[in-house]
Amino acid sequence: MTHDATRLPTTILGYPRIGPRRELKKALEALWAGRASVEETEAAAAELRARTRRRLNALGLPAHDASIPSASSYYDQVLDAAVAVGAVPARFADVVGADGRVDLQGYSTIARGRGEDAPLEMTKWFDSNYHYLVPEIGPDTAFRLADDRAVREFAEGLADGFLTRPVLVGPVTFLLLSKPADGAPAGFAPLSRLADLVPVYAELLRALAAAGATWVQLDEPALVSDVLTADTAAVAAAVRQAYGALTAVEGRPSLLVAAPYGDLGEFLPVLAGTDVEALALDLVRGAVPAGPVPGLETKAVLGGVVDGHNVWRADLAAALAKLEALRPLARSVAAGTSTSLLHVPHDTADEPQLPERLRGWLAFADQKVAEVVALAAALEDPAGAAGALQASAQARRDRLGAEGVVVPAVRERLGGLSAADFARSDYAVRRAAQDGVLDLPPLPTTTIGSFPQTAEIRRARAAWAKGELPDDGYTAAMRAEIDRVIALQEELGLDVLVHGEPERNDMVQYFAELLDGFAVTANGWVQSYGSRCVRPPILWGDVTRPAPMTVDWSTYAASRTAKPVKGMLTGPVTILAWSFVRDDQPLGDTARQVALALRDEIADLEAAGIGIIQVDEPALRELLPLKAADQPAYLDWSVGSFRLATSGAADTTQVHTHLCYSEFGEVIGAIDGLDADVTSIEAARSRMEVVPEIAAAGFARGIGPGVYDIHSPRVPSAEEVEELVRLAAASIPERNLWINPDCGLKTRGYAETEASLRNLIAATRAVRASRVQEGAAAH
Ligand code: MET
Ligand SMILES: [Zn+2]
Repeated sequence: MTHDATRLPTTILGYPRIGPRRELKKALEALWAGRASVEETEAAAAELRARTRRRLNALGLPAHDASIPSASSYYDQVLDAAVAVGAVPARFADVVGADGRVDLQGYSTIARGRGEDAPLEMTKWFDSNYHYLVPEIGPDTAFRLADDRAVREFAEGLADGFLTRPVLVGPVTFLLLSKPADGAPAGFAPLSRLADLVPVYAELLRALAAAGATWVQLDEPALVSDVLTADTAAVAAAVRQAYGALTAVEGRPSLLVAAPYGDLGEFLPVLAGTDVEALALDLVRGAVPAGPVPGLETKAVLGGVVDGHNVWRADLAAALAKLEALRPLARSVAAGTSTSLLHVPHDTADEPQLPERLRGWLAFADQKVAEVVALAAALEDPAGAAGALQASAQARRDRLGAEGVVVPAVRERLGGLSAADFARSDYAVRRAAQDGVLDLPPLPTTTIGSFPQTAEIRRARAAWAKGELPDDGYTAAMRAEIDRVIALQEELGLDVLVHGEPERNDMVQYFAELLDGFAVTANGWVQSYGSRCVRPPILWGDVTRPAPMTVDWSTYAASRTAKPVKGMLTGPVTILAWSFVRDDQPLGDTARQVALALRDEIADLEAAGIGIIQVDEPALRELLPLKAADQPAYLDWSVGSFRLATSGAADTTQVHTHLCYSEFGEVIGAIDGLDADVTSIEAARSRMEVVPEIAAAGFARGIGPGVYDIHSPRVPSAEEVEELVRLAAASIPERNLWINPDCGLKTRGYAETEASLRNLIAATRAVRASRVQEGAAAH
């Protein structure tokens, strides 16, 4: 087939990389555990790539026109780009081989760290639950083409009979997502290195062309976020500079610049004004331009009309209408996905246990490829595609009309809410009431909820789920673990205890399994970061709570101690963020339904005598819209749903919340708006960086900045913890300061957890003692 740069092939922006049965995860973890060699791991990954090519071809993407993306990664695409351009931080300089290359072991070391050498920082990729590694760029980073994996994998495809389309993170996004390397001068912006970086991309394009690539996709999602592109003029200049230089490369492949996750806004004319051949627009989050855009009429445009981010079957007629609306504005139009399909599981056929009717409403990655192929056919011949369009409309109608999607009682309850349902008494009143019933020492100590998940409890849970362990055996196993966790906390001397969450495989899935309106998958794994995968539940209908979900575990724990036991719930925003959520109503409405179920749970916990209840919202920041203009509305419904969940609590009930994943700066106002009595946050890794900010913002309720970094097995010494406590105490009045770890302990082992908590208690006692002395001296 001859290459035509004026027309894009039908395509998807990317495909799940971890494998239908998490083959890549297994291969990587075998390498890291020393059970497999680099060669064996690479062979397993190559086999998965070959399977993916065949699968996509079987689903209708042609083998010879660059339809099939070559977009694999051993860990993360941003790390791949960093390694490709030689941006290896100085602390890992030794992983670069004598030949200038970084092998899979070295690559893994940069991703995962080594002893005292911290890995690259990990942070959320746009508004998804995928995490990328943050490159570190300084004035002296020596860019060079250090890794040609993209070329090798393209050649591998070609040898296998497939002409694929290499996918790379684009140079502007790469620098906008990077952070200044240690030692960079104040005010240094990685974007200032663009002129040095672009020649490396140019060299890579030449190498890909030499290998036979016809199209190359450069992903520039940073351009849809006005948080990352605050300095519009500078970023626009960077886009012109980068793509001016790359399009001037002689003999290069045709370039497709993709802008997933939102609307390009003012960057659309900027990109349209460059000489790239094609643009991919996200028409799920973004819109078809209202009128002609100068330059766009010269481009082949991929209309991203199939949602790469959610699992519902597309409305093909509506999608086709968008593509038709785009036609007069572009040189040619092809059908595609809005984002990579990395965010959805592989195949609904892997979920035979789901009710057949529900399965018919869903489109996972493979179904989405088929939708894109159907749309491409419809663009050619609308009449011939009528059947597919009708089937998609029918599936949607079936979903919207199905029992459980609209539950009148839920709608009535929501309709009857008033402002009073979102507000508690003044904090001063609550504080006095709580101080009256809770006899807590100064600087109270607590944990965030989970304790280490031993192999034993995982086995018990799995056996129970398979029906191999009867209910009473399961309850006994969980209770035995609760006994152990309570006894340990008493022995350590913690003040507010937890039951340890042994019954939870996952803090969202646990609730999804117990609430009506949710379904859970068996194989619906989605990459979260590196080899880590999650299985997001599917929220398909109105949410109700058939029975209490946590009361038995919490009351059992409380019966084993005289100290207060904290009830433990996951908040509405986090439940939404970590699920696939229905798309037929505003997220705020769905969040309020979840909130009402939690509100009932809190009432039941209170009635059972639980006086402290924590509602975790670690994902509050994650759903923050990428456009500043959309943020107030989001914060309004997200904060509102938390308040709806918690404001039924009595004044004497102490409501805690917990947030992690840092970057609180943008949401401090919202954290305050949650109006929790006590808020624990992640702070140890940044050495309390955020604490003065929070204090300065006027936050005047209980706060527990984490003093123990639970992300590594390292045991902090009592002195270290004491230093952090004193740092926190410098900005937070003692009466409001709580002492706790950064997050739950479920990923840790018991030995390091015990030792760390012992040091945390010792540090707290030391600070308490010295403050008593200071107080006495002052009088
Ligand atoms: C990611 S936040 C986790 C909070 C939860 N309560 C836990 O301790 O595991
Ligand atoms: Zn956490």
